[in-house]
Amino acid sequence: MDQPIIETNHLNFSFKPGENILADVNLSAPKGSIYGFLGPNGAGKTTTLRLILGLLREENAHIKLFGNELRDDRIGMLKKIGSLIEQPSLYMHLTGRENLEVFRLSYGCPKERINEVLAIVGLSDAAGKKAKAYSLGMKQRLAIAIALLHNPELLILDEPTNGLDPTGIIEIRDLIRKLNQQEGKTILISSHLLAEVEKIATHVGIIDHGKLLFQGTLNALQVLKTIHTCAEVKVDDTARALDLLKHENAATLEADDTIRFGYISEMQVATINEMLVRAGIRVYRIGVMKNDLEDLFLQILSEKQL
Ligand SMILES: Nc1ncnc2c1ncn2[C@@H]1O[C@H](COP(=O)(O)OP(=O)(O)OP(=O)(O)O)[C@@H](O)[C@H]1O
Repeated sequence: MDQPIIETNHLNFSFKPGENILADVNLSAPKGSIYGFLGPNGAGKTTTLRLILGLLREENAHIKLFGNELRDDRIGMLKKIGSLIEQPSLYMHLTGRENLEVFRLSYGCPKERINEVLAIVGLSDAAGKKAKAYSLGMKQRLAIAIALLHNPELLILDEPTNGLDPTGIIEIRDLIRKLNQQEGKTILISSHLLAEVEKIATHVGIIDHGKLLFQGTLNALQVLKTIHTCAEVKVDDTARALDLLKHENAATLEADDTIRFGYISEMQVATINEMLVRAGIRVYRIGVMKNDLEDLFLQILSEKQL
């Protein structure tokens, strides 16, 4: 799985002079992976994806797809990529099948492929309905079916669950897994939701302000998260507890009388609990708090600066 299918080499980009939309981005998505490209709004995800797809040009960009420089054979490479960037462009007055037929003709794919992709995305039964009658999730699946028509090796999906209801999100998530596991597609999916990426990605890249802050396997990200959790403690004698714990990772007192710890390990949480109990301090509540994306960014940033 290690051979990268997408590789950007010190990718920089700006729309106007003096701006730094992307700075030194070395993205590497291995073959066979579901690469979750995670970052808040405006972080530079879509810009990166557009550069990878050659929809935006950058003279000095070194982008390798399938092991070769994009600029050497852009058309040849695009034939191996299916993409969904921003809103899907569907013909609402046509049925699902007719929409596929329009794109099939322009892609020059065999007719049988329409039934195949309808089955893959679970729209065989709804193929005769007009696209305007589809739910958002169905429209998104139809758009993915179009992206699959030419049987690409690589799928690039920009925020594919955006705006969907919970059922639609689950359907798209299941479809992405299926495409990866049963159809062998490498998939790059962008998202601003850490929880969403954690549910499906095998590899993760985190981007913020145009910089790739983290890149690695999902496991590596999860290890980082568990090593660095926040904890909160509520006790009967806050002053004594603070004194006892003053050497434990910058314990701070919050307005509601809870004691908060910075990034500590789960083992340290157990140790703190033991110390309090041994000192006869009653522990009303001790909890490990999950990192949200913003916390995680701050944490990764502060580690980079060490
Ligand atoms: N065509 C454009 N011209 C000028 N600036 C742009 C253009 N497109 C994007 N930007 C700017 O580039 C930055 C990165 O935008 P980008 O769309 O890549 O972010 P993103 O991570 O995909 O976020 P979102 O999910 O909000 O689209 C933002 O500051 C955005 O305002």
